[in-house]
Amino acid sequence: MFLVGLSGGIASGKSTVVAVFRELGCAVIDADVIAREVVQPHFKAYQQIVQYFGTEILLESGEINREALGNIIFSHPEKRQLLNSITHPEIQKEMLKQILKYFVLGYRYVILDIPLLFETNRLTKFMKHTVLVYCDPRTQLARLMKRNGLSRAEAEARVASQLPLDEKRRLASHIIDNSGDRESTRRQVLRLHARLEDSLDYLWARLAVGTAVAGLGGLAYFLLRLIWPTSQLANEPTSKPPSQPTG
Ligand SMILES: CC(C)(COP(=O)(O)OP(=O)(O)OC[C@H]1O[C@@H](n2cnc3c(N)ncnc32)[C@H](O)[C@@H]1O)[C@@H](O)C(=O)NCCC(=O)NCCS
Ligand SMILES: Nc1ncnc2c1ncn2[C@@H]1O[C@H](COP(=O)(O)OP(=O)(O)OP(=O)(O)O)[C@@H](O)[C@H]1O
Repeated sequence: MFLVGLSGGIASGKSTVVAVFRELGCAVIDADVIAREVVQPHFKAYQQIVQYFGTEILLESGEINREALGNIIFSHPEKRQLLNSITHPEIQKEMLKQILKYFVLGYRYVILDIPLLFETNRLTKFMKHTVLVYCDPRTQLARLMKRNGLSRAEAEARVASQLPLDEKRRLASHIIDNSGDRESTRRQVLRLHARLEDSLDYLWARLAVGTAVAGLGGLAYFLLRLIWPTSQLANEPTSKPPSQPTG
């Protein structure tokens, strides 16, 4: 199995693209969904967020008020860093668990939808391919304002909290341009999926795991042979059996 890191900018169309991959039966791990789970009240990250940001960012139900927290972190870079340092380790742990699950299930590749993939660039080294969901800056701003009901200034602050899409373009191995209509995006996803399906990259991981398992098995057998005599390993009695009465 190999990993495909998918990223983009805020409202550039990651969810739209991922929906097509899901329709095709692909395994997808969504960092935004996990980010919502790890800040539920009984999780460690929740306690830390309340400790640092105060109870003003809570709804009456006790859950985090995402709009209020978003307003704070998108206009204060140091508070954004703080929130990232609380949530990212928890998000990454959960992603790892899901990767293992898909590996055991035998998927050829898994798509990791990570909005800050290129910002947190140490993650890219684990990806066999990286996909950027691009959208021209004017369309991105218009879609963000419309979807989230934001003013131009608020939307610009959110876009500015991430690396510019033109910079991310240079870092990605594949680009899906979502500036046009949904049909054009869909066609690009179908083409990319066909390329990933045809790729033999997944064989390397299977070969590596197979070799590791065989190597560990061989080592375990060698150690057992050292500890126990061969006769015990073969389940043979080591002492002489009592002689049978004759006559
Ligand atoms: C700030 C929060 C509460 C806003 O919640 P909200 O429901 O309004 O937005 P949602 O989670 O759906 O995120 C929408 C988009 O905002 C952008 N975004 C989210 N967090 C960040 C961040 N820390 N820095 C830059 N962009 C971000 C991403 O493009 C993301 O796709 C939430 O995004 C959050 O908890 N962020 C910190 C965790 C994180 O980094 N998530 C991104 C995935 S790793
Ligand atoms: N090709 C398209 N044509 C018209 N509208 C689109 C297109 N692609 C996406 N949209 C709309 O733009 C908005 C952003 O798209 P989407 O939610 O897929 O982006 P995203 O990158 O997942 O956003 P975020 O990560 O910020 O949640 C949505 O309201 C979506 O319906």
